[in-house]
Amino acid sequence: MSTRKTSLTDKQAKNGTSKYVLERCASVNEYYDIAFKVMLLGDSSVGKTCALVRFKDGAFLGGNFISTVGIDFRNKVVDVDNLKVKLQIWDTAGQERFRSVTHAYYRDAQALLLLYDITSKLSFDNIRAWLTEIHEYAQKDVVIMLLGNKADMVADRVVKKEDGEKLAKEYGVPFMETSAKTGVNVELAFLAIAKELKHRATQQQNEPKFQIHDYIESQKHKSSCCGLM
Ligand SMILES: Nc1nc2c(ncn2[C@@H]2O[C@H](COP(=O)(O)OP(=O)(O)OP(=O)(O)O)[C@@H](O)[C@H]2O)c(=O)[nH]1
Repeated sequence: MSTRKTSLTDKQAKNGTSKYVLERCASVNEYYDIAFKVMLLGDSSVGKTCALVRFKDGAFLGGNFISTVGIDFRNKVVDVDNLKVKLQIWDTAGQERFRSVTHAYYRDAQALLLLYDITSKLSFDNIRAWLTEIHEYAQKDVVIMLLGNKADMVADRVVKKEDGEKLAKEYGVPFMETSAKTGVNVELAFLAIAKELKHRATQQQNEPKFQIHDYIESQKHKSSCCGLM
C-alpha cells in the first residue's frame, strides 16, 4: 500500500489540487448500510482512473496521461432501494510490472469492472488474458462487467461495439460502452454493480432474482433521450 500515496500525488499534481485527500477523509465517516469492494481492471491507459473520477466527482481528467502506480482507492456511497451502499473502488495500475501487487487484492473484491479502449485493438485482445487472470485470482462468484471505454472517440474506433457484445456474451457478463470524457454510461455501470451486489446480499428466498442485463438495457433505453447509449 506504500504505492497509494505516490499515485495520488501524481494524479493530484496533474490536477494541481489536494482535494482528493480531504474528500477521502470526509468519505470515511460517511454513513452507509452496506459496503462492497469493486476493482477496476484492464490494460494501461484504457481509462480506469478517469472512469473512477467521472463516477466519484463528475469530472474528466484530461491532459497528459499519468499512469497509476500500484493501487489506489476511492469511496462513494449510492442509494439503492432505500439502502446506502458504499462502494470502495480500487483503481489498479494496468502496467504489467504492477500485476503482482494487484493480484493480492483480487480475492477481496466482490465486483470487477474490466475495461478496454475502443481505440485500441490490443487492449480488447487482452481481455481474454484478463479474464483468465480473474478466474485464477478472484472469488468464484465475483460480479464481472465488461466496459468498452472512450466511446466518444468515434473517428479512432477500431473495436466494433458488436465485438464487445459478442465477447461479453461468450463469457456471460454484462457489457456496455462508456466514455469517461462525456460521462456516457459511467454512472449506470457502477449503479448496476451496486444494485447487483445489494440484491445478492439482501435477497429473500421468495424474491425474484435481480437481472443485471435487463436492468442495464432498461436504463439505457430510458436514458437514450439524454445522450446515454
Ligand atoms: N477521449 C477519451 N479519453 C479518455 C477517456 N478515458 C480516459 N481517457 C484518456 O486516456 C488516458 C488514460 O486514462 P487513465 O484513466 O489514466 O488510464 P488508466 O487505465 O487508469 O491507466 P493506468 O493507470 O496506466 O492503468 C488519459 O489521457 C485520459 O485523459 C475517455 O472516455 N475518452
